[in-house]
Amino acid sequence: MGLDMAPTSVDPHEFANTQLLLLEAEQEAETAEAARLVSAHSPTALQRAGVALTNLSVTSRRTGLGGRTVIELAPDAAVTSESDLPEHGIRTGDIVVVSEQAAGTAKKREIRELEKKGIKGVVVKVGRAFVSVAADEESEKNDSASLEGRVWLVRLADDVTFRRMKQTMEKLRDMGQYDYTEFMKVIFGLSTPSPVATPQDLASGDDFGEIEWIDPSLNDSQKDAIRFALGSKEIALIHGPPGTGKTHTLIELILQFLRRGLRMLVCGPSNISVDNIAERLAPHKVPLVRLGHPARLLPSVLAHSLDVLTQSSNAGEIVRDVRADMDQKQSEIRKARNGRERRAIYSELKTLRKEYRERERRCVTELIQGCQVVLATLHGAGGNQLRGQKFDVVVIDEASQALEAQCWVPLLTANKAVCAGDHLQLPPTIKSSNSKSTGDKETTSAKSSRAKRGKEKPAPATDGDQTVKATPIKGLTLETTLFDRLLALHGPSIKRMLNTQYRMHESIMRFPSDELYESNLVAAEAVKSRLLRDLPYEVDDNEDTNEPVVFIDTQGGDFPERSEDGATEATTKKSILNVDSKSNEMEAALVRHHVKRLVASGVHPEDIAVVTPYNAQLALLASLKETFAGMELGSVDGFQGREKEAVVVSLVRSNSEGEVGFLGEKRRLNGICQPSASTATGKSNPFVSSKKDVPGPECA
Ligand SMILES: Nc1ncnc2c1ncn2[C@@H]1O[C@H](COP(=O)(O)OP(=O)(O)OP(=O)(O)O)[C@@H](O)[C@H]1O
Repeated sequence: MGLDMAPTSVDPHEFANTQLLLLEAEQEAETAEAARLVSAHSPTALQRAGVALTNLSVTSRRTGLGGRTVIELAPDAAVTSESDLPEHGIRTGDIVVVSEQAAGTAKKREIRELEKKGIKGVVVKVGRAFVSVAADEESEKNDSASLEGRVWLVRLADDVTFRRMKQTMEKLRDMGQYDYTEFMKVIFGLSTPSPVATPQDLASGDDFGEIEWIDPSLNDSQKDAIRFALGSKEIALIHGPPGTGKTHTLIELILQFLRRGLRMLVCGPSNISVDNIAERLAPHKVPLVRLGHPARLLPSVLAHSLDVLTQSSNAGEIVRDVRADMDQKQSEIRKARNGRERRAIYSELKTLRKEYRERERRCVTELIQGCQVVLATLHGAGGNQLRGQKFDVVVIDEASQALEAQCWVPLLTANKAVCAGDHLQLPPTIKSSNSKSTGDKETTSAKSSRAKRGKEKPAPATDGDQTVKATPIKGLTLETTLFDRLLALHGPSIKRMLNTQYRMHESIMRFPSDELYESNLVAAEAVKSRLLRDLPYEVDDNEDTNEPVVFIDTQGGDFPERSEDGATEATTKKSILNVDSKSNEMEAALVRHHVKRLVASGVHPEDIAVVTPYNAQLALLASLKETFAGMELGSVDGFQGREKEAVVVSLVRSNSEGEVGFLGEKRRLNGICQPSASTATGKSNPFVSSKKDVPGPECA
């Protein structure tokens, strides 16, 4: 776990400064990685790797949401007769740069050059034959009409999240001690949490009164967690191991808060985590609004998105008029006869865009003000739309999957927070090695960029007028999540654990329960003895379907692991070109064989997932998806939190030294175990016992 600091209080100013240093180093590492990739490979190679699209041309320009210019790109008819795009990995929501494609696709480019000249933006739509990009405000100054000929598009590192985290940490750093709220003092250990209102308090007409459950099927641990979260004054942690109904519990909690007239900001680290809640709240007819780029939202949540609500409101009508004018101007750009005419149109567009934004802002503020539940990603909560908005409670789902600096984006204005998560599953991926542990070391790069910023305010007084020197907090790393830190600071009394899991056969659950949850997990009746042969469709009863877990031991030298490029083990995301990863060909053959047997026994391919910790192994197994349409293939880190009836795990590692590398991390093994894992292949490792003695199938 990323926490080796003493469980003592933390000075908020020092905390913010440490986070700034760590974030700086992390962002540098991410940007360098993206830049390295672009400068080391030709556009064609990048396209093959799924991170670029070449030979495109601009087919239209229009005004999109937020008054931004949206350009549509399609295969360039002058170069290719294909009307469809080639296979690619560009997705809606990706940050990309579109730039002129000079002759010679084999030539490597410098990313800085591309960003300077091209149009940077967000992919808003991807079709079979086109991709649309909404230009960033900053890029609007670059003349998109100059992208006349052949263009290409390349994916960039996402810097919005970093910007929001850094802004938040700068705000925290610049606060004086008199600005600290009681909530902040508790979170930093400068005060202890206030006593939690007991059920007796609640029943005696105090704050909440007797709880009338909206969902009567909640189990005791879920009810207990809700009572605790309602009664806590500053902070409540809900610890939800895999499949224990963490989100289920949060839905009831949000509804209970609503009954008490409280206004909430509900956040999660990813769009999917937020949409998951929005989707499950919507049937309760809750007045909710989901912030965020519509291109990144689930279709089922779109109706609640701020953009859609804005357009359907009365105020939205006036906004639409201005937009029509802007579209008109956009279409005139192409017809402009010379640069002077074009510049004149751009200048008119600029004025219209300003008016559009002003009207849209008013409309948005009114709409948000009228909603009791506002949902956004953690970094989305740092957008302008929430400026000046007040909430009674901030609820964060999957808090242990987020960097603490990210949680502070909504928390900075909170008076009370409820965080749900599981600190015993994998934390977010960190790329910079120094961000994992700073101690009192400071990197040269972080130092120099700090010097460049050169405008750090003097530290606020903490004791009389004595100032605090900005030294990084020893032991505080980016991997130290808010969950970890709060538990170390205040102990288990600030959390409640959900103990009944609705996902796995009892035998599968045994390993994570004993190794990570002090044997406290219980399997719900409905799943505790379910086997693949019990699936609600015809499945043969054989040794592959009547055992909850089959463990295939590959010891003996016939299944050697292989390092790609002879390099070291993959950290989770060095994925794109499969550099530095590991694979095991014989094991891949075994996996294929086993999937075939499962399907032959009647298990539907869409009920099967194959997961592996190594990207190179994923590549080896890719053909499985073609053979068995509907079967899922994923990395352990990517699959965490999902569920399937049958999961085949390919552990890959097999060497005479007994090295298991990053599989030695218990939380990663927890990720492997949590789906209804049915088969693991690989050499025995310390956490999974050998041959066929482990657990079995699964739940709905
Ligand atoms: N009290 C309950 N009674 C019956 N089923 C429940 C109960 N609570 C949760 N479940 C079921 O358990 C499953 C997991 O619930 P949910 O998705 O809320 O879990 P989670 O803990 O958020 O999952 P994850 O591990 O993905 O974080 C769902 O199918 C849900 O319907």
